[in-house]
Amino acid sequence: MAQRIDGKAIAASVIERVKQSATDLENSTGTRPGLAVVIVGDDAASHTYVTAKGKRAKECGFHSVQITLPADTTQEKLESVVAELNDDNAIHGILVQLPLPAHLDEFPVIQMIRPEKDVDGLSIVNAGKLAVGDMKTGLISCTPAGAMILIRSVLGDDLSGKNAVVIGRSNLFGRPMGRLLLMANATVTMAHSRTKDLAGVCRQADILVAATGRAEMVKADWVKPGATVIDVGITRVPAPERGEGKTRLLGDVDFAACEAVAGAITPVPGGVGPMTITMLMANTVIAAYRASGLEAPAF
Ligand SMILES: Nc1nc2c(c(=O)[nH]1)N[C@@H](CN(C=O)c1ccc(C(=O)N[C@@H](CCC(=O)O)C(=O)O)cc1)CN2
Repeated sequence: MAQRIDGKAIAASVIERVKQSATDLENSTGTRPGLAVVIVGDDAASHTYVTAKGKRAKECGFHSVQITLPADTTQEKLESVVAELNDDNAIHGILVQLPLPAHLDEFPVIQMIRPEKDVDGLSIVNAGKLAVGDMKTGLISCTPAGAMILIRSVLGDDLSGKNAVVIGRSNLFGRPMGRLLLMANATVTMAHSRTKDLAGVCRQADILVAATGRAEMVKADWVKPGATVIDVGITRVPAPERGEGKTRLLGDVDFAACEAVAGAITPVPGGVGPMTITMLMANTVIAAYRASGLEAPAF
């Protein structure tokens, strides 16, 4: 049976280091890390995540701001909110919760966030810095940064000689994940919906990272015995067995089947998910250190 990678416990230990770094910064410079989260519209899941981000930021001792805009907000209004936050010296990190309502174009909004405040690591500048391996001045997208910490907790820092397969090529996850694995010396294959013989490609992986958005797509015969399996999926499905109207979360990996084959595996919930908000806190503290002219801590 595979080792279950406990994302909650690992996230808790990173949060302790974030708290300590925030305290040290405030004691030495008087600067409190400031995080602003902008949410547009009424999507229930997005509101849950944004509330959790605000709560976590306060626990870490940050100055925390939430800006909630109505679903019919114009592109111009959203961009003017980001422009104001760019100029606010008390704010070191700006995040626009995704997805945005369909009438809004996320691309220009993300690009106008100052790169040094782009704690989601989604701007072209930060994606480019990661692409060329600049870890000193860039900010890395939170979910892949968190997934990398989970992988390191099992396999260590150097992934030389390991084959890694990432399924999914989104800017939010797949692409930065591939770059992080490459920087750790893994041999990386980026797989996606057009990949031929996806199951066969996955079976070559010592590290299999699934971000397909399709519940339980990865089956036991896709997994190389002993592989480290990282599940980034979260699909909410009805769970009438838990009571009327109840739901449960499924990952992109058929956990029950794959657990018997893998060497280590993340559960859903409680695997990669808790690392996302944790790494947002880490990026905010990093941004605040850099804004104060100090070398940022590593997480
Ligand atoms: N601007 C951004 N938008 C979105 C991001 C992001 O990183 N930046 N990621 C996701 C949503 N997300 C944070 O925003 C997020 C998703 C999941 C979790 C999490 O803790 N999941 C738990 C389960 C939680 C539950 O019960 O629903 C887990 O997997 O254990 C945190 C944050 C899309 N948008």
